Amino acid sequence: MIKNDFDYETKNNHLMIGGVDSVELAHKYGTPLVVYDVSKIREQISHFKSVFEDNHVDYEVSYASKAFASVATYQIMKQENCHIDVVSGGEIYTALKAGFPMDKVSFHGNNKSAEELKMAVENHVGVIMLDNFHEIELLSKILNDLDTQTNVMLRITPGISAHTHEYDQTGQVDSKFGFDVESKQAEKALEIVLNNPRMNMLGIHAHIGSQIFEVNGFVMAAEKLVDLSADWHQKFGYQPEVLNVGGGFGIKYSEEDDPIAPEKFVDAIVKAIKQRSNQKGLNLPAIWIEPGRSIIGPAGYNLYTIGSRKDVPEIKSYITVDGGMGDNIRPALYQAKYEAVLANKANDEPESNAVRIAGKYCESGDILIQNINLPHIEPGDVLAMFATGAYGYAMASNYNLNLKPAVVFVENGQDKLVIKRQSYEDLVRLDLEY
Ligand SMILES: Cc1ncc(COP(=O)(O)O)c(C=O)c1O
Ligand SMILES: N[C@@H](CCCC[NH3+])C(=O)O
Repeated sequence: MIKNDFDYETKNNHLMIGGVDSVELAHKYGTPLVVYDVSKIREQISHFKSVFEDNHVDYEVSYASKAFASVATYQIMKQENCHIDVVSGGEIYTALKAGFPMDKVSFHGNNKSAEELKMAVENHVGVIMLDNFHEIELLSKILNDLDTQTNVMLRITPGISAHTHEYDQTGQVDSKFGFDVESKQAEKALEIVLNNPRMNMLGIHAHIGSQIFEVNGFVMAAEKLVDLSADWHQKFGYQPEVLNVGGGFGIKYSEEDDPIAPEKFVDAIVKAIKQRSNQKGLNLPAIWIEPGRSIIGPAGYNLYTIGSRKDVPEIKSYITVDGGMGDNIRPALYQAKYEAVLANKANDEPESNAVRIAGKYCESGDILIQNINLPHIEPGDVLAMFATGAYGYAMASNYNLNLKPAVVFVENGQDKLVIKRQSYEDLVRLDLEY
């Protein structure tokens, strides 16, 4: 029986994830627990790839690993023959540990340190996404010192304000990311790069933001990239081999969200680039996308055990779980909404009174779900939140010195622990006596 907008399977009144009983997972590994249904990750990647193949264009699907980076995630991306986007030395290190091929890595960031750039160059990352003039200088020095070369792309801000949470907008002129096109910063950066024989200018990149539902912004940004290519072709005889249109395709978190399938955004982008390149008489470039959330988000579930309850007479009932803002900061940070079920009572009828799901952290703002109708709740019940796979564990913290949860991958009815739960010993491992 389906009680919310997520299609989910049940067996013996329990929520099933990837053919595995979620209540058994909660008992086996403890809670809070993050569970990924790996088949969903693979399916989404394959949907993206089909769009490019149906449109007969060269492409790469580059997973934006900030959404959830781990050795196991990078290994899946390797199996799926994807590229990855990394944004720190830590993500490069983890990808190396996973045996991920470095030539399929794009290195992003608006303040990459000299150490990080050196690490990227020494490990032969596929392309460095240049974001600002300071970084061009740093990279140029590192390439001279190491007497080597690298591929680069310029990240530009196309001047497009996406309709999403302010913290998730990145393509507008007033942004900390990338080179501005209007004021000719991007053009100046291009000239510097073209005059540097150690930098191979592979293409242009734009990412307008995250959790976007409208196709228009993406199409406009894509057209802007082609227009810029035409301009640069005319002025400098330079034509990008690659246009990287970023990620940002919105997913469903709650009944308020009604996004189109992520691959439909890509289809619109690809068609826009084909048409505009044709109009401008340009060769069709390879098209790269960098989705994070849409690949990993819907595949993730957070499982919690229900503990205390506080009924505020005639106001509301607070039901508290054994996790909260430390494993999912999104509700507190962006007022993000989620849906959930009681995993051990998955087919039971919901009660008429809505409850509020609170976390265990010492913050009044630590509320995971403001209002939800659940079946009769008892301590020990398991709550499963949907679509928690992106920017959940990835933004986890040890606030209140709570432990970061374990992460389990399930596929074909099998479960596998891929990140251990932290231990108390882990919490003090870096501490020193005073
Ligand atoms: C440069 C870049 N590429 C890709 C992404 C991935 O975005 P999303 O997870 O919304 O697909 C981000 C994050 O917003 C980003 O900053
Ligand atoms: N962390 C944000 C998205 C930021 C995307 C990275 N540029 C979220 O959870 O929605």
